[in-house]
This record gives sequence, structure tokens and C-alpha cells, in this order.
Amino acid sequence: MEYDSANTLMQVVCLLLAFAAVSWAIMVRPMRIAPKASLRFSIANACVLAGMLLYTQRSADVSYLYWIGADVTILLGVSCLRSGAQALYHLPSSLHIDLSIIAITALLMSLVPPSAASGAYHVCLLSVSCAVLFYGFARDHYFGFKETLTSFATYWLVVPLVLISLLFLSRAILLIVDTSHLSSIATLDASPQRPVLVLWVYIVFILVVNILAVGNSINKLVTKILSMANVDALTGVYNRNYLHHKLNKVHRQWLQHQSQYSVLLFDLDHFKQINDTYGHGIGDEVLKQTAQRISQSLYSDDFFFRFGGEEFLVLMPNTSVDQAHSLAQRCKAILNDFSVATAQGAIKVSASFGVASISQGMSSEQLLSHADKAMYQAKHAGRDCIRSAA
Ligand SMILES: Nc1nc2c(ncn2[C@@H]2O[C@H](COP(=O)(O)OP(=O)(O)OP(=O)(O)O)[C@@H](O)[C@H]2O)c(=O)[nH]1
Repeated sequence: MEYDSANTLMQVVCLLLAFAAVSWAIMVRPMRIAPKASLRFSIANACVLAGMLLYTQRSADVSYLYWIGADVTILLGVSCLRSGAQALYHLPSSLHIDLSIIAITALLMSLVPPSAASGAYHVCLLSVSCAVLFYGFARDHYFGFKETLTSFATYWLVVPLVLISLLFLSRAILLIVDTSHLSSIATLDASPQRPVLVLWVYIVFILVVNILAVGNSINKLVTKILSMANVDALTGVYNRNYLHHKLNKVHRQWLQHQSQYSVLLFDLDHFKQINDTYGHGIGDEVLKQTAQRISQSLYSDDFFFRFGGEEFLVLMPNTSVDQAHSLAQRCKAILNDFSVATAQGAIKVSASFGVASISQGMSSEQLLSHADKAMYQAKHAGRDCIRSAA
């Protein structure tokens, strides 16, 4: 009975792994969802599947393939999982470290002829390596999640991976302390004692790891779509769509806490002439480099947007009229010292600046309109100057 249910569970484990490997392959193509990471997750599941199938062939005889071959294949699968997470979150690769861990494990395993008799030694080494690799996998997720999720969500999503790592470590310690546990806890040979509990734990591991990886890929995709919706494709700064979202938020803070905020609107002078003289491509380059230059010099609390064609806006939370005016002077000085390096030589740019600060009874739309009027006053005053809204 025990033997039958263990066999059925083993088939479930293999089916789950095969299903996961195929599903990730579909994510690579035709779906093209995080293709680099998905390919690695697919290979990871396929490797663990191959390792499991080798496991099932174990017997009392010495077999390097069914013991060390199986273990190394599974470890390669886990290192592919890590590599997938690193590709997903653009983290530095740890492949050479992981491969070194696997090579050392294989070397240590090969010191003792692998068979059921020396099973505790081999399973212990496998468990320690899995614990180290899963710890690394958890660490990768911690750094990946930290960028996009709250600390609460980050910790709770990383905890299951740390638990998997601790379970492998506990298994290794248990085997060192008492090798008699081997037959009941650690083996996956084809004997009637193949433990049902271990297979259930493997099923949970496979589900947890794959569900987490699917969640990560979708989260990454959503983050990418959101950032594309909020960022201007040419200059790489926030677009007008995001301005309205951010402006509403800052305005709510003003209403609740009376924390004054300001805006600085500027429009490049005689930009049409640049386009007419050098062509639209160079005009684009001027917009791009100017936006990048200003963006670099802003405080981290400020938000920078492309407001329209050659118009840009800085939203400054917790900023008074005077502080906003000094920022405008700084931006003007930066532009005056700056020239855009293009294929047709250096091009000088200047801009006309309009500053406005929020006051009692004013809506955010009125604030933008005040800044716009101030900017047009600067244009009429001869350009390359700053005007503040009354
Ligand atoms: N290359 C390029 N040009 C753009 C882009 N968006 C708007 N423009 C151009 O920017 C120019 C703006 O011209 P105007 O509104 O007449 O203003 P201006 O020449 O800068 O003159 P003033 O603002 O009065 O100093 C137009 O020629 C637009 O075609 C863009 O994304 N790329």
C-alpha cells in the first residue's frame, strides 16, 4: 500500500516537473514573457526531472550515474533557478560560484563509491549543497523584491525559500547525527520504504518555487508596463500622464498637512530653429541630452516630467516660492553652461522658466496655469530668463 502510494506520488512529482518545464518553455516562446528567465526556469525543472528519474533507478549496487549523476543534475537545476531569478531582476550572475559548489560536491561524493550503503554520506552532501543554493536563491529574491515591493511583502515572499534552505540543512544535520534516519527520511530509491512524506515535501517545494517564479515574472512584466506607461520614450523622464498622478498625490498632501509645493515649467527657446537648421533627429538629441542634464542636477525629492514637445516641468514637494526660484536659477545656469554634443557639432540651448507655488484655495490645475503664464512672461521678456507667478 505504502509502496503504491509512493509510486503514485513519484509519478506526480515527475508530472509536475514536466508540466512546469513545458509551461516555462511556452513562456519563452510564443508568449515571450521574461524569455531569458523563463528559459532558465524551464531548464531548471527539466534538470530536476532528469535527476529524479535517475534517482528512481537506484538499487543496492554501486552506480555513479544513479547517485552522483542524479545529484549533480538536480543541483544544476537549482543553480538554473538562481540564474533565472538573477536574469529576471538584473542581478549579478553567481553561476561560477554555484558551479564551483556543484563541482566540489561532486568531487566529495566521488570519494566514496555511491550505493545504498553509503547513501547517508551522499544525501548529506546533496542536502548541504541544496541548502546553500536555496539560500542564495532566497537572497536573490530578497534583492529583486526589495526594488518593487514593500518590506513586509518582501520578507513574506522570501520566507518560504529560506525555509526550504533550512529544511535541507536540517536533513543534512539529521543524517550526520543519526544515519538510521536514512531509509525513512532521505532515500528515494525504488525500495518499498520509499518515504511518502519526503515525496509530499518535494511536491510542495516544486509548487512553491514555480508559483513564486510565475508571480515574479508577472510582477516584473507589470512593473515594466507601468514604467513604460509613465515614462517618455524619447527622453527617459516621466511623461505628462504620470505628472497628473503625482501632482494629485502631492496636492492631497498639501490639503492634509499644508506642506507647500511648487512647480517649475520651462520651454526651450527657439527650438523650431534647431529642428529647421539641423533636422528633427538632432532636435531629438537636443531634447534627450537636455532632459538628462537637468534630471541629473535635481534633488532626489523632486520629480521631472516632459510636459509637451520642448516643455519640461519640475514638481517640487515641500518647496517654498523662494526655494523654487533658486532651483530655477540653478537650472538656468546649468543650461547656460551646457552645450549638446551632436554629430553636427555642439549646440547651445537656453530656456524660459516659469515658477509657481501652491497657495490657499488654489487647485493643482490653476497652479499649472500660473506656471504656464509665468513661463510666457519670460518668453515675452526676451527668453533665457525666469518669471514667478504673482
Ligand atoms: N525634434 C523634435 N522636435 C519637436 C518635438 N516636439 C516638438 N518639437 C518641435 O518643437 C518646435 C516648437 O516650436 P515653437 O512652439 O514654435 O517654439 P520655439 O521655436 O521653441 O520658440 P519659442 O518657444 O517661442 O522660443 C516645433 O517645431 C515642434 O515641431 C520632438 O519630440 N522632437
